[in-house]
Amino acid sequence: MRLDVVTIFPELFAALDVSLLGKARTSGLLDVRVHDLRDAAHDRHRTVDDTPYGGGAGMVMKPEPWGEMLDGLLADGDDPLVVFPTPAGTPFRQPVAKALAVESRLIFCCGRYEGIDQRVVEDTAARARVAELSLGDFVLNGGEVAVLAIVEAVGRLLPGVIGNPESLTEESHEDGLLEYPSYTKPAVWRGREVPPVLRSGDHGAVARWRHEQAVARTRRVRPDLLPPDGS
Ligand SMILES: Nc1ncccc1[N+](=O)[O-]
Repeated sequence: MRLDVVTIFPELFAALDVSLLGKARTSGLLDVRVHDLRDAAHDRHRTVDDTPYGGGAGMVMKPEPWGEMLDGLLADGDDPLVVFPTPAGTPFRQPVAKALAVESRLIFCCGRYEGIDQRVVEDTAARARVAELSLGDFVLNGGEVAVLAIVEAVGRLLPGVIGNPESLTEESHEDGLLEYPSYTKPAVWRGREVPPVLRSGDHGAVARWRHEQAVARTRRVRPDLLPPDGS
């Protein structure tokens, strides 16, 4: 998968060089290219934002640098999905991560919280598939941290990135439930014993216990995830 990231803070994406995603890059599973938006801002100060029409606080990102940058990125003739992280977007959840993981190319456009001139989204949507995605109802100063989260959530789903694909199936939100509690050695720690069923060797009993724990945790922490009949 090819990932293009457009940002005014390219140094923030050095984080993608470490851990699993770093290995995915060196093994060629992920081709990550970070582009500095200021390379498409040609005035003396490489200006990328300006005051908002209609007044108000903060700055809005100018359309021209984005237009030039995206013209270049979209010229390759393939069919990338262009992602704009924004608090005003569709909630980014595990099903969306899975959908993005089957794309051959993603282009991430990191804007400031005050936003990118809306005409950039419209101009891009006229020639490419666009997704405006939100990580949640909170406010970041820009899209970069959101893109790091999305890239990690998507990248780890790519075949070969995670050592044991089994571990992808036993996770929170994978089966619509929060994941069951996990334990490892020692069997007793500060007087707290690992639930005996987990040391029984009875795989059926372990599976039942884990499902019961997942349903109980979901009911306690995220009842909104449970189907109406609470099964
Ligand atoms: N929450 C956000 N705040 C600013 C930019 C992007 C955001 N998001 O969730 O994708």
